[in-house]
Amino acid sequence: MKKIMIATKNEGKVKEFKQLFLKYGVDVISLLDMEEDIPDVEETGTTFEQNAALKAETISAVLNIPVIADDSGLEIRALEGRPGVYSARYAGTSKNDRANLDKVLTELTGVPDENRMARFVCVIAVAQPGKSTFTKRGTCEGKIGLHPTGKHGFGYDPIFIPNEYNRTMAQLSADEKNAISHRRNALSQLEDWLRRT
Ligand SMILES: O=P(O)(O)OP(=O)(O)OP(=O)(O)OC[C@H]1O[C@@H](n2cnc3c(O)ncnc32)[C@H](O)[C@@H]1O
Ligand SMILES: [Mg+2]
Repeated sequence: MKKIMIATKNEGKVKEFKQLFLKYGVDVISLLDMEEDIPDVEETGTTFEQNAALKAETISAVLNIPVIADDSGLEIRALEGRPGVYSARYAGTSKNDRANLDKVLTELTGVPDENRMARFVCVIAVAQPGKSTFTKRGTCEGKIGLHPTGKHGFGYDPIFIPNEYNRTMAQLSADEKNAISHRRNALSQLEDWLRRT
C-alpha cells in the first residue's frame, strides 16, 4: 500500500487521517512512528497556511520524502476569530485540550446561542523535495455549546456543535465526524494530487 508521512505528533489527527486516507488506498505514517525523536517545528506563522507549510517543509527536508502537514484550529466569531492559529496553546504552553476549551467557555459566558457561531479550519500543506509547496483549506461551520459533552474525537470537539446537528462533534461517531469535518473537506481537495502520486 502507498504510504504518506503526516508531520504531526497529534494522535487525534493521526487516527482521523488513517481513516480518511483508507478510501484512497494510502497508509498513513506520522512522527509518532519515528524511532528517533524529531524536534517540534516551531509554529511561528500567523496563518494556518504558513504554519502548515512550515511543518511540512521542515519534516520533508529532514526525511527527504514528500510530507503532508495539518494546521488546524477553531475560529469563534464573538471572539474575533480567536483562538484561531493559537488553538493548541490557547490556555498556555502545555497544550491542554480541557484547559483550552474551558477558556473558550469562560470567554463566552453570557453570550447567547445566536452569537456563538464558530468554524473549524484545517489547512493541509504538501511539501515535496524539489517542488513548490501547496496548501488546501477545509472548514466546518457550527456553534459553541454551553457545556463540554461527548467522548469521541479530540481537542475542542466536546464544545463544537456542527450546523444541522444537535450533538457536539464529540458525540458523533468517527465516521460521522469524518463525513463533515474540516479535515475531510481539506483532504478531498487533494484527490487530484493523490491520483497523480
Ligand atoms: O502541530 P501538530 O503536531 O500537528 O499538532 P497540534 O495538536 O499542535 O495541532 P495544531 O498546531 O494544528 O493545533 C490544532 C489545535 O486545534 C484543535 N483541533 C484541530 N482539529 C480539531 C478537531 O478536528 N477537533 C477538535 N479540535 C481540533 C487541536 O486540539 C489543537 O488545539
Ligand atoms: Mg501544533
